[in-house]
Amino acid sequence: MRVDLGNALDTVVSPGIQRDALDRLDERVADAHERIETGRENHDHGYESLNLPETTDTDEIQTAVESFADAKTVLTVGIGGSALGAATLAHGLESDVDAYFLDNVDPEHVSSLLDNISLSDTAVNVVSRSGTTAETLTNFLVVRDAMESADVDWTERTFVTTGEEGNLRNLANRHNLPALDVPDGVPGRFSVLSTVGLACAAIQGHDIGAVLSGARAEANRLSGSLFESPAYAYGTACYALDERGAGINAMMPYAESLETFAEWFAQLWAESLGKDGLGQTPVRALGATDQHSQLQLYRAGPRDKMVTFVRPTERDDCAIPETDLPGLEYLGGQSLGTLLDAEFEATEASLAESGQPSVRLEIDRVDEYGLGELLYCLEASCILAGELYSVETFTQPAVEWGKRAARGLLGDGDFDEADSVADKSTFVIE
Ligand SMILES: O=P(O)(O)OC[C@H]1O[C@H](O)[C@H](O)[C@@H](O)[C@@H]1O
Repeated sequence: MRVDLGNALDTVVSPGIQRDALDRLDERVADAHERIETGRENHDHGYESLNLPETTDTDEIQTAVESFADAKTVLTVGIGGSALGAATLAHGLESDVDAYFLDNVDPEHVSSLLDNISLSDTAVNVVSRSGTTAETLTNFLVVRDAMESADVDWTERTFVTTGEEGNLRNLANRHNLPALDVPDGVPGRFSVLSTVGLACAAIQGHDIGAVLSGARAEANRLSGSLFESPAYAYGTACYALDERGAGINAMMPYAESLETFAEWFAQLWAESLGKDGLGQTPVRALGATDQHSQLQLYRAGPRDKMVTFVRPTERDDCAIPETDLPGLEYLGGQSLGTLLDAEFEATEASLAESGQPSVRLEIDRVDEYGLGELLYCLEASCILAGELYSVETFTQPAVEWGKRAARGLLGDGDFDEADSVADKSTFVIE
């Protein structure tokens, strides 16, 4: 995988990074790399995520899902880091087995999904590291009830992925459900390369070993210099651009299949780096679609953002038929891929021409290997950026504040956070 920083340099854009600033930052990258490597060696919380390409046992995952070989659908019940990684792989790769995700408790959505899938042909994966997340457990109760109503033995169609303890682990033990462990030291948003992200892919028939091979290739490129490591180059560029005023990072893949990847990135970046008044705001965009909406702002709006382009250099293509329709002759005989590439090059150039920074990430293809590279690269970029910001990359106290407030409101104990809801000020206009 390749990272091109050409359109992030101050000779091209503003804000931009001076070439010698990168040299200075490289000394900090060397120190950060050492801390990261020490964290990996000691299996410290969070840093352990970067060991997953070596530690994840694909046989264990295949064994846990083997009784679902007949599934026509896989339904993942989880939220945040317990759903987005699996969803990124499912939406990135084609399969005959449909994948759905219940990662919200919108009653209309939940009911409509359950009404429209054949539960007797579905494998249900309930995923929660803590085993206590209210949205996940309530959704599971609703799914279980729907299975019972449809005369489906839910214990035959359900497996869980969870930590050593918690409600979900108890449920698995009580009903003898197949259970996969969430590895220690791996926060949800860094867990795509573990049991959490790969079980759904395994049921869909994807080559999860190839995902890990791609990740391993990126792991092998981590070094004490950003000039030798695409992951560190990207993490450093984001940090440096943010320091210079690009506080927004618009993730814009040029592949429909990577739309969910941008969602995964948003969680990774926001939850890991948004601390102590620091952190870039991740925004989701999709090329070429959002060229026709957000691009106006990206080119002509405030100089407070960078765009991250992700482009596969190879893809299956689709020919554009020859046409004699006046004005459209130039398109006939080309291909949709050629058009998409031209749109990409044009957008990248349009930002550079107006002085707005961007970074280009390239993988060869959106396949198992390419996704493994991309996901690992961005996790390592994020961890490196966290070191440069000096924030606690692997905690999420602000998210937990909201979780406690909600539990208090729902009567699951006394939580001070719930009192703040009553203190809310209002200024309503009708
Ligand atoms: O896996 P769970 O324990 O159910 O947690 C699911 C999600 O919950 C919280 O919102 C955390 O901030 C996320 O990082 C986590 O991925």
